[in-house]
Amino acid sequence: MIEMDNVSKRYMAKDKRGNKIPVDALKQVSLSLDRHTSYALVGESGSGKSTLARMLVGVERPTSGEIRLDGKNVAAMRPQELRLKRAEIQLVLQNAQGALDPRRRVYDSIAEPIRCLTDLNRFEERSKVLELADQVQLSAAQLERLPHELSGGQLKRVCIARAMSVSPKFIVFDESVSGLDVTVRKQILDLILGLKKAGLGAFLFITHDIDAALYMADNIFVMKEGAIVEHIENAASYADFRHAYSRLLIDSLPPKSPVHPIGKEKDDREENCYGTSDCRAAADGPGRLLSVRS
Ligand SMILES: Nc1ncnc2c1ncn2[C@@H]1O[C@H](COP(=O)(O)OP(=O)(O)OP(=O)(O)O)[C@@H](O)[C@H]1O
Repeated sequence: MIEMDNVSKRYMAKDKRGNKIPVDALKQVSLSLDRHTSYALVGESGSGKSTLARMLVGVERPTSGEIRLDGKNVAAMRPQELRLKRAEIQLVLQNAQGALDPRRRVYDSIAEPIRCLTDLNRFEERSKVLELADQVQLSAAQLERLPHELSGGQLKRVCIARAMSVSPKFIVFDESVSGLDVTVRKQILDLILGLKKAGLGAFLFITHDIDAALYMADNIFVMKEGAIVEHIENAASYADFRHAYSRLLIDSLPPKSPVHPIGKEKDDREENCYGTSDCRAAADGPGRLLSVRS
């Protein structure tokens, strides 16, 4: 169980004149995430989603409030205990290219957490990396390449394999499909859902895309200006969003664009569409297409 109790984060930024001004990126956020459930966090750009992700994985500390892992305050943990607990929560970042060392083979990027955080020998490490590559559908040849030799979707797969390499109990995906074209994005979302079915621990999927949130998780948090304004359990369609801000997000979804023509056969739609706002086939709302998930 991961708990945030009244967590706030204040950054000091500079205004145009160079004067320091406080930015309250998180405002008294309280939530609990159990390790068997999938969650999504949705909110506009600048609402504090990435800040929350960084707090959860321990990259940054809160200004006030408490973060507890399995009931224990992380601020009171000894370094060794914290290191082990932290390995249980992994972060997959938005910028896959930036998250990987450009001079390091993909194989080594995936193996690095294994080397740092486990006692596996080189033989066991190799078999683990190959198993992970198989799970995320990367070939043995792709493991030998450098990051710049892979596509955006393949790089995301590398980052997911790297996060899974230490068998975490919880993965935070921060805007992990942004910047991908619609087909590749759907493939990555389905990969994550497939991994979840196959035993990946729970995850928090962070996105500004309400349709992706609905597709990925039943438990959805909506964030506005650093605060969680709504938590929906068993979310199935737009109708489940009640808060005025959530309604505003839904009302401001872009008009449907023709990713594929209306009236295409169901099977085609299932392959290429996750019921997003950018798909005409989803014109009757994501609820219908959510059946694809189940
Ligand atoms: N290191 C920092 N120093 C100063 N301000 C920061 C820092 N990091 C984030 N902020 C500010 O905190 C607020 C929340 O930023 P954050 O990146 O968490 O939002 P976000 O919802 O993830 O946005 P996006 O969807 O665009 O990634 C923003 O106003 C941002 O400018």
